[in-house]
Amino acid sequence: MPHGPYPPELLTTAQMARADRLTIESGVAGMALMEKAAAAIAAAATAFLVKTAGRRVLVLCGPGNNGGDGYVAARMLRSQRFKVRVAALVPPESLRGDAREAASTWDGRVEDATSCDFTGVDLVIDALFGTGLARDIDGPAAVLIERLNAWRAETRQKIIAVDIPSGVDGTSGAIRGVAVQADSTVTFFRLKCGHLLLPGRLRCGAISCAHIGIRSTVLQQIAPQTFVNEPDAWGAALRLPSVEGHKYARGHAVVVSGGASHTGAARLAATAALRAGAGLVTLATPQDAVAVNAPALTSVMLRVADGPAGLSALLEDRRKNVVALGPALGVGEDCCALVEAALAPSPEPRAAVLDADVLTSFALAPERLKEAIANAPGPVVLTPHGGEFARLFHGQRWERTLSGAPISKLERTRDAAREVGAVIVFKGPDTVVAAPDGRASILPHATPWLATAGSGDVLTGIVAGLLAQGMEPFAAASCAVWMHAAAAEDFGPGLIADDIINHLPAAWRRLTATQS
Ligand SMILES: NC(=O)C1=CN([C@@H]2O[C@H](COP(=O)(O)OP(=O)(O)OC[C@H]3O[C@@H](n4cnc5c(N)ncnc54)[C@H](O)[C@@H]3O)[C@@H](O)[C@H]2O)[C@@H](O)CC1
Ligand SMILES: Nc1ncnc2c1ncn2[C@@H]1O[C@H](COP(=O)(O)OP(=O)(O)O)[C@@H](O)[C@H]1O
Ligand SMILES: [K+]
Repeated sequence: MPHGPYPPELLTTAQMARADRLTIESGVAGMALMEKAAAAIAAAATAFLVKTAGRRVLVLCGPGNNGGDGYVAARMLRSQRFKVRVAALVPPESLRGDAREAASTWDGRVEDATSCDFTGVDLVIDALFGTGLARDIDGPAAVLIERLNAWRAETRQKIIAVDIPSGVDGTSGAIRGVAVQADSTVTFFRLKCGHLLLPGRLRCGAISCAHIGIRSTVLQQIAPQTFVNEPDAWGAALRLPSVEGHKYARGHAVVVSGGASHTGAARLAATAALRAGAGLVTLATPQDAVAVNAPALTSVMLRVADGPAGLSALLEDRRKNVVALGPALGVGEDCCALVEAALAPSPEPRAAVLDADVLTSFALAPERLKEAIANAPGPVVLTPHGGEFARLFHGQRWERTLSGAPISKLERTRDAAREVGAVIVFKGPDTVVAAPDGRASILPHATPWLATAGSGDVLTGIVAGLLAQGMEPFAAASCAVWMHAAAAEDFGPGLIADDIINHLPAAWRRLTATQS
């Protein structure tokens, strides 16, 4: 699926409405914005129709300005001699404001959308609901959307969504009752969070973003805190090796190994930390696992560290500036005690990455983890998948506010980061990274081949490797998620965790190309 690069900021629907308002207050007519939005839709439709030699377009218009865009696009397409039908959810006379004015520019027939026929149509433009969707869709509009999706599935004809597929909540990505399955979506000014969060992203098809005359200076007032996880969002924080540098200038990461029969996960993390650019990486191993770990390591160093006392002694070397633990460490009190040793106060700053069994071990004592993080000698990054997140933060993935609005993965991650005082990487197809200060990023694309054993361990290592080089923690976590996905994309199908490590150099090449 094509993706980005997109403009860096992601907006909620309320922030987008404010961007429209600020622009209109500054003297730009709402109709001028709508004309440009409609022109972008008409251009996308024309490109599709020319490519497929299609002629017949059906524009479905809703009761607000999204419908307004639809009427204007219909007029533009008809002027290019396409055969255009318009079908509306409400009569044009009942529209208000810009939508009413837009509808008045269409002098053709307006059918009743709830009974319209899709036979013979080459392309449908979905202008039913956009960012003004305020509640679940039900009744005749829901039946229409279900009929539309069934028509698409049966005929394999295409749907272009205006701004966002109708029924997808632009802020949360939730489906409000029912939602259009689009093949492509043309949005305006900036993507909304719901374009990238699941399940919304899966309804959008290929997303493009059109400029419609809203100036980016309005963002100074809106101050968005959510970003597309692409190099534009964090590239400035990257630390590349310098000509006069040496390995200690790139940090020394420690990764803690599990016992003799559980060592592979930590080795994956340790090797990934090196590939991510840490100058040195030491695997801290219990005595009973030395014989397994030693023959399996080359560039990663090995030191014995038994239990919390052993780890504390190892970390007395102040050059060791990151510690990562969790992968295959074993769940229980021993694990909690190791974490407390790793996060114990120290005269020198030291960052930590906590993953997997660590997150499960603290599920019954989140306050204890919070306290250890509060006293830690540096930033802490937690990397839960959905199950670990739910256990540690006792949350369901989709909950609603009292008014019925869905609470998104984005908000849940942001709340958890604030609550626990750490950067949180909430993994999955739409990985969200959030910092305690409210900044957040959403990964726009990732191959599902990443869902393979050990993949998360590799991610933990990449985060550790970037932190070792002194990268700011929110940027390091976001960059790690991006590199992990970029390496996987470079490898392609058949991916296993080791391949992600081996393809990190390709991710670095892509990254340094974007930097120059
Ligand atoms: N001037 C502007 O503000 C611009 C707006 N634009 C377009 O306008 C859209 C936003 O317009 P609106 O704020 O009017 O919102 P929408 O057109 O998305 O929908 C709002 C209308 O739908 C109704 N509604 C909401 N949820 C419903 C549900 N579940 N079932 C039935 N009816 C429901 C509301 O009562 C309202 O009448 C954007 O998505 C974009 O397409 C663009 O033309 C750019 C300029
Ligand atoms: N469907 C998916 N599409 C893209 N990435 C995914 C998908 N499912 C999981 N991932 C990614 O794969 C990695 C899996 O991590 P994790 O669940 O910890 O696996 P493991 O414990 O086996 O290492 C995470 O980075 C996650 O974001
Ligand atoms: K729409």
